Amino acid sequence: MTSGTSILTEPIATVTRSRLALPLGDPAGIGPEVVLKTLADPAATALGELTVIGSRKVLIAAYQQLRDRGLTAIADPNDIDIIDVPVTGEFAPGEGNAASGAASFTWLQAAIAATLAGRCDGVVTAPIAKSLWAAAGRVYPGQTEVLAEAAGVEKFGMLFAGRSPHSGWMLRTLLATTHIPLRRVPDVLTPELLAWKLDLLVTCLHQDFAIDRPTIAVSGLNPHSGEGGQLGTEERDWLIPLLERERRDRPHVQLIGPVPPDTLWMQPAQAWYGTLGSGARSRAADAYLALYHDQGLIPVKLLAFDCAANITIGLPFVRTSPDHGTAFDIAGRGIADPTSFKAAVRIATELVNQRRQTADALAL
Ligand SMILES: NC(=O)c1ccc[n+]([C@@H]2O[C@H](COP(=O)([O-])OP(=O)(O)OC[C@H]3O[C@@H](n4cnc5c(N)ncnc54)[C@H](O)[C@@H]3O)[C@@H](O)[C@H]2O)c1
Ligand SMILES: N[C@H](C(=O)O)[C@H](O)COP(=O)(O)O
Repeated sequence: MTSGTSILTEPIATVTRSRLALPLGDPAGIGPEVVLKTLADPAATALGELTVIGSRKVLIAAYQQLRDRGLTAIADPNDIDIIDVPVTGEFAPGEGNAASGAASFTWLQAAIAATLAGRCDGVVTAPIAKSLWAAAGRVYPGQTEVLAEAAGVEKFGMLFAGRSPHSGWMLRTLLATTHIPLRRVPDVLTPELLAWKLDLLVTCLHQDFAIDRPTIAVSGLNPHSGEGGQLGTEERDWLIPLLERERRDRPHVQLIGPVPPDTLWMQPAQAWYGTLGSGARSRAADAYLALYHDQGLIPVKLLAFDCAANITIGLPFVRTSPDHGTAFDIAGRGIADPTSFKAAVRIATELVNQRRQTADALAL
């Protein structure tokens, strides 16, 4: 996407309208606002049948609050497609509670049910608050795990993808580990885990992005990737041997790494801003494998906070979400940026179309 064009109007190869379920997320967060702003954008509604999963009553209240603040570029809940799932509790913007957490969980479940029943091709989830799920007795690390459990899959991944408005280059970053305390990362990171995350990533690049001979850069864990064992031994003990095995087993994949974490993101940043020089080293990777949540998300959100989306890979259906959360600190003020949610809708549409093309090609 070149700068200046909308994130939604960049041409997609062939777009057949996708049918996407949009659960509202936590009603006290910015989910209702970014959904109403997205549904007011003709470039978004042109992408597919967008069905909100939530309470019409809650949405009307959010709409009225935003109108009272002078907002006009928001969809009227009476004019949109919605699967009305009434919930109990009163919700004030920015004041999430167990009731708002419970509501967001109920709406996610309804969106999954509609998708598993074949009514929708995929789900674009508005943000929830993990702590309020816990307050509501819903003990899951996040929406990803609920989706995977409902889909009956045990191997899934959190891939962040965003297309640069400066150069059109797409940053793709998979997290090997996600919502666990930092102190647990070295214990959870095993050769077995990394091998299947890598397998998911290669499959996703082929199936969802038509990249059959990908270049994947893998981050080290320790400073300077362990400096030969002097600054940590995970790279020497198992990560380097694992990558060497993977290179033998996957000749069609160029595996780079373990790259020192502090320098890994220089090339993607240059690719993002279109300042990569010419020459062999100037080709940024098709995907980056970060070993833990913030190792990957600090650069993703630094570069692409307003336009990246979170893709759950490994599911039998498409699921994306914006890269941001409930933003309770600004909820109800009408200043939430819907671009990441629009990017999530856009990327979900691209993935639905790509998977249809892949399925059609296999059926021939
Ligand atoms: N996709 C998701 O469901 C998701 C993602 C991240 C965090 N969360 C959850 O959201 C809650 C709050 O998390 P957080 O505060 O760490 O992150 P956050 O993304 O909600 O907010 C971080 C900062 O960015 C701002 N911000 C976020 N989205 C914005 C937008 N669209 N427009 C303008 N400003 C925006 C917020 O105002 C805040 O200052 C937590 O409970 C967390 O678990 C959910
Ligand atoms: N890790 C994501 C982020 O920080 O943006 C987000 O929390 C995803 O969580 P879900 O599994 O609830 O989508």
